[in-house]
Order: sequence, then C-alpha cells, then structure tokens
Amino acid sequence: MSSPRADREADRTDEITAEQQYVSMLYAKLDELRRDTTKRLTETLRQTGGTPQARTERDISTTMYTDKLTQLSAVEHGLCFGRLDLDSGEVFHVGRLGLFDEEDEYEPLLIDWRAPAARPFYLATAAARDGVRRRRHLRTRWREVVDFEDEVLDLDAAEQGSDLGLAGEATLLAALDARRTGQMGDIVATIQAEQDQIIRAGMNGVLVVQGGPGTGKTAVALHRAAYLLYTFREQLTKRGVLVVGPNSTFLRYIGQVLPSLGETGVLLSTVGGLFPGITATAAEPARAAEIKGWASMVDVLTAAVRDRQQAPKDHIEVQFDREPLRIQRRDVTHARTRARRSRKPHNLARRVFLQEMFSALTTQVADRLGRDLLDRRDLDEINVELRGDPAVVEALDGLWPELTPQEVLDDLLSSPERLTTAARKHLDPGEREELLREPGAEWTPADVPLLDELAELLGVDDAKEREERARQAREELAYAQGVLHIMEQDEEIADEERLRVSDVLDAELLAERHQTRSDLTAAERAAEDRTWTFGHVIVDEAQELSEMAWRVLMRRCPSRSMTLVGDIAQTGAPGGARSWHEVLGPYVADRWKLAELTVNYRTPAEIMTVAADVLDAMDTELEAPTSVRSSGHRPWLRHVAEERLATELPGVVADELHAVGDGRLAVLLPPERLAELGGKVAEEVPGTAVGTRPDGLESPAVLLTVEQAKGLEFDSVLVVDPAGVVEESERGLNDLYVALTRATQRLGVVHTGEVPDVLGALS
Ligand SMILES: Nc1ncnc2c1ncn2[C@@H]1O[C@H](COP(=O)(O)OP(=O)(O)OP(=O)(O)O)[C@@H](O)[C@H]1O
Repeated sequence: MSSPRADREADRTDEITAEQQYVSMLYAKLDELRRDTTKRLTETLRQTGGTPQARTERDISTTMYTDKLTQLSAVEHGLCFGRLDLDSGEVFHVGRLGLFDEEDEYEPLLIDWRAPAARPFYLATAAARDGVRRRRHLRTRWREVVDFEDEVLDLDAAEQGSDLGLAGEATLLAALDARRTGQMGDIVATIQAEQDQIIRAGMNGVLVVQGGPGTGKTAVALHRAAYLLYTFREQLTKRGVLVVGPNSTFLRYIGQVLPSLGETGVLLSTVGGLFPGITATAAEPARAAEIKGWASMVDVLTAAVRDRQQAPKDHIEVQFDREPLRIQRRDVTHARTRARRSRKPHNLARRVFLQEMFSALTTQVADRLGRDLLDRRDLDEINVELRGDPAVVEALDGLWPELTPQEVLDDLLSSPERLTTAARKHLDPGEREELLREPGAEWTPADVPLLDELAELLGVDDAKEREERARQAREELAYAQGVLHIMEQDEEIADEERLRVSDVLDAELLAERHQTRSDLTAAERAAEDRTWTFGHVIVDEAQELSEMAWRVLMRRCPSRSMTLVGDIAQTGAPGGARSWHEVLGPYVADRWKLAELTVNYRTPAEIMTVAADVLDAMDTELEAPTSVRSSGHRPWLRHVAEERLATELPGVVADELHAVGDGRLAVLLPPERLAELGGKVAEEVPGTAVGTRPDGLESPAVLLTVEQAKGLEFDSVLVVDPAGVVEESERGLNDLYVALTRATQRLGVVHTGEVPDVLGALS
C-alpha cells in the first residue's frame, strides 16, 4: 500500500506531466509561428525592384514581419508561467504573449499577461476571488516544466495568508533569492497586486509612484510601458513612449527588460540624451550642475538672448551704392522693439527686425535720391538691393544675428562679460564664477536642458522647409491611402488574420513611415527630432531631476500623459525634489494622482532595519517599506584605521567576493575615495571594475559612488566610509540610505573614524 505522501508525490508528477504536455504544445505553436513569419520575411526580402508602390508594400511587410519575429523570439524564456482555474470550470494559461488556435475558432491557448482576462492572475485573493478557484504558478527551465505552486483561493486560505497579501509567495521568493546578473530581469510571472494596480492604471494625466527602495518602482515603470503599448498600441506606436533614467549605466541595467517583454518601440534616454546631435557626457563640478538646474536659468538665458539683439551707440556707417549709409541707433531700437513685441523666438523675430530695418534704410536711400521722384516700384527695388548688399546684410546680422543654442550657451559660459550682463539679477558673483569655463568645452548633461531652453527661445526659421514638408505630407497621405486600399484587396495578405495590414497600420502612419525611413520606429525617429512629442513619458528616479530638466520633459509631453516613479527619501541631487507637489505644481497644479508602493522586494529585513534608522534621522514623513523576506545574513561593521585603509581594503573586498560566491558585489565609496582607492583595489582583486565602465555591472565586483549605484542592486554591498558619504553633501543621509539599500543578500560597512550615530544598530 502506498503512503499518502507517496500518493501526493505521484499526483504532483502527473500534474507536472500534464502541464508539460500543454507547455510543449504552446512551444510547438510558437515555433510554427516563427517558421511562418521567417518564411514570409524571407520571401519579402527576396523580391527586388518593381514600382515605387511595390517597394513601399515590401518595406511595410518587412517591418511588420521583423517586428513580429522580434516579439516571437523575445518570449522564448518563460513563455507560459501561470494558470487560472475558474469556478465556471474554465481553465486559462497565462504567458508572455497571446496564442490562439486558428483551427478552433481562435480559441485562446495562452492569454497575454496584459490582457484583461489575465488580470485575476495578479489580483485575485482568497478574500476577493473574482471567480478564481485556483491560481497556479508554473516554474520552467528553458522549455521544461520543473515545478508548480498552487494557491487554492478559499476562505481558509484567506485566514492563513501572509500579512503582505503576496501572490505566489514561494515563486516570488525563489525569484527574489536568485543571484543577480548585472542586468535587471522582468517580473511578469510574479507581479503583486499593489504593483498591478499601477501597471494597469489609465494612461491620462500624471501618475506619481512614490515607493521606498526595492519596492519595484523601476520594474513597475517598465511593465507599465509594456502594458500601455499593448493596450493603446495604435496611439502609442505613432508617438512612441519615452523612458527616462538617471544615467547611462542605469539605462544599460534596465535595457533588457522591455525587449524581454517583446517591446522595442520605447526610447530609453537620460535627459542629457534628449538633444539630437549632442553627446553630453563631460563631467563638471556638482555645484555648477546644480546651478544650471535652477529655474532662474530661464531668465538668465532669456537675458542672454536679448543681449544678442544689439543697437549701436550712435550709428554704424556702411557703403551702399558707393555712398555712405547710416544705420541709426534710433531706427535699430525701433526695429528691435517691434521685433521683440512680435513675441516670436529670436530667429523668427529676426525677420520682423530685418523688415523694419530695410524699410528704414530704404527711406534713407530714397531721401538721398529725392523721394518725390520715386514711385512704389522704385522703393521696392531699393529695398531688394539693400537686402542683397553684403555690407548692409553683414552690419544688420551683427545687430540681430541668427543664432544656434550651442553658440549662445558656449559664448555665455565662456565670457565673464556676457555672463554678468545676462545673470546679474539672477545669480550672485560666486555662482556666476562657478559656471565659467573654457570656450568650446565639451557638453555636460546639465547643459542639455539649457540648450533645449535656448532652442525654444531662439526658434528655427524653417518656414520654407515646413511649407515644403506639409506639401509632401499631403501627397504621401493620399498615396498611402491608395496603397492601403490595394493591399487590403490583396487576398493573400487579407486572409492572413494575424497580420492583416489594416490592423497594424493606418494611412497616416503608413504615410509617416514612407516619408521617413520605413524601418524606423517612432522611438527612433523621436531620438532624432528635438521637437518630437511622446504619447507617454515615464521617468524613473524622478526625484533627481532639476527644475530645468522638468521643463524639457514637459515640453516633450504636452498631453501630460506621464508616469513618474521615485522616492523623495532617496533624492541625492542638490537640485532634486523635496516634494512631488513642489515638482509638479508649475505644470499641473494639484491635478496628479499618487500611488504608493510599500513592500520591499530587494532588501532583506536584517538590512532594512539598519537603513530604517537612517530614514528616521531624515526630516521626512516617509516610512521605510516592509521587507518581504530575511536573508539570514547579519550586516556587519568593521573598523579600519584611516592610514591602513588603502592596504586593507583590497583584502576586505576579496573576502567579501569570496563570501558572495558567484553573485555580484558592489563597493560604494565617496567620490574622492573612489578616485584614491579604486585603482589599487582593482589591481589587487581580480574581477574588479571601477566606475561606470559599460561592462562594470557584469563584473564580479564593481567600485562605484553612491550616485552611480542609484537604482541598481547587487547580491552583496560594501559601504566604505559611511561618515564620508554623509558629509559629502547636504543630502548625505539620503545617499547613505540609498547605499545601504542596494543589497539583495549581504551588507558590510567599513569605517575609518567614528561610526555615524545613525548606524547605531550595526555596532
Ligand atoms: N513582483 C515582483 N516579483 C519579483 N521580483 C520583484 C517584484 N517586484 C520587484 N522585484 C524585484 O525587486 C528588485 C527591486 O526592484 P526595483 O529596482 O524595481 O525597485 P525600485 O523601487 O526601483 O528600487 P530603488 O528605488 O531602490 O531603485 C528588483 O530585483 C526587482 O526585479
């Protein structure tokens, strides 16, 4: 007779076998779709020549099949991760994309995690079952089902459930305990209810997601992008989604999440990357960057542009028609006033200025020739001659030149006189001094919002090009309507339900694609166009942005369809946010929604206890999030005498690296310590990278400043010189809080002097 335990084991094995059969069937379906799409793509690519219309059709098909193929490749890992058994007897499998049975009236075989039908997988609880009897989490390795976890949603379970109301607790904890790879992964299989509410919130308006460290803000932000693209595909494919992160290391860290969800139409950028044609990566003193972020820089830049609209002290004399011609101060100030009153940007108002000036100069020439003898046509001729006269044009150009943002900013920051004139009322002499630099200096990230602001103040006189573009656009649209019509009549494509042309394209989009390069996504086009406005903007680590940076983002999103995620308690930038009200007030008053995340999925309870003391010491109402698990590793503290730090640190790092096994270690130091000790540690401890080298995060150990580690996580973290971190800036406590909360398993603190009071729990 078999034992009850053996029976349970046998049942479990049977269940796994049954799930395996289903999952294998799904993979077979996926393979079939891939083969089919590859075949169509190859056929399309093989065709050459033909009429322009045939080429357009091919371009569209190529883009469509390539996108499809990218999506089908992305879902290979963990294709199906869940199953719902409903009271009605129905059973659904949930996964990374939707699969249907064409031979059985398109019965769903797999529900896309973003589809409404999948929602109970994330939301149903024993207390609010939403028709769900059982939720099953499948664990797969490659294509093999290795285990499952069942949650039977009945009232008994409601009473036993954990305080945090976690769904699929064992699966979640297994995911959280996994070794980190240096690249963020997706969380589709284990999204929790409070996160799901945010991911699926409506797209309109500004949603702020405030949450402590490790609460999944970044994960939620990225899954929200994928959800919005799925749900509002048509709208967002045209305008694109922008995800803004604090620096390029962070963008590399999160870079794989959206592709793994099959989404490629998202532009990931820092604010510094949003000015096409400019690479703004040079370093500068923190104080200079801070000042550049102040809202008062708008007035400084406005004054700098006005300063380029000159009037002569008395007059300028030029030769015209072999006679002297006087450009009089009186005429210039009059023309300048008219031009400024036009309220147009500088380069567009220039037309008004020139018109006024040429008309004044025409009068002067006419007076000289005897005005009574001249008629309208003569006057027009004089005007035209003046406009074509190089000496006159050059003199007027000097008074109201056509300018680029780069010229104005470079001139402003490298000229004490210009800076004093523009900033006298807004910055004190010490602050102005901070901004001064060599002419032609490389651009820094904090320059970008200034360049963007200047681009607005200056404008581009592109009336002729715009007219031409509008004409072309009209033609392209008419043409595209024709192409679509013909394509829809093409039986082969119209029959292909999954890829019916009109499902994914409309004439406007088609025309846009045809006008530009047909293989560019909206995100790619947006990256090349400063004036592009996005369908939705997501900002991560939003607390770090300066006032000037917010102006750039608001310009990129006039619809204010935005998701801002961050943590006021982690603000490190001196010009960063102290409250969300302060940040958003100027743009949407109090018309924004707040959502909060309260559970910490990263930092184990042992470490969070230490970090919570630091949070308490800050002047904030915010509460530390609750850790979802313990790691069993007690954080440790070690004293090393200042003079021995350089010799002993490599040994401490090597020991910790050994302890963390095949995991990742981060050593976080104040910036000057990094410069002083980084090289030595890297030399003595193999596998150690310093700073934000592109492959740094994938090395077994990496030495970083706290600022560089913002938003990242590691299996183990070593904080060196916590007192130095605290003293570094007025937001030093925030920085220490960030540093302590980067670890998923282990934390060590190495101090040289006194231990800061806030770390009392460690000693
Ligand atoms: N529902 C979940 N299932 C599995 N892992 C999760 C879940 N939510 C968050 N995580 C994991 O927790 C870690 C922290 O998430 P994330 O980096 O998004 O937090 P954060 O709030 O942005 O943190 P910080 O503010 O400290 O940068 C990540 O490894 C993430 O994958």
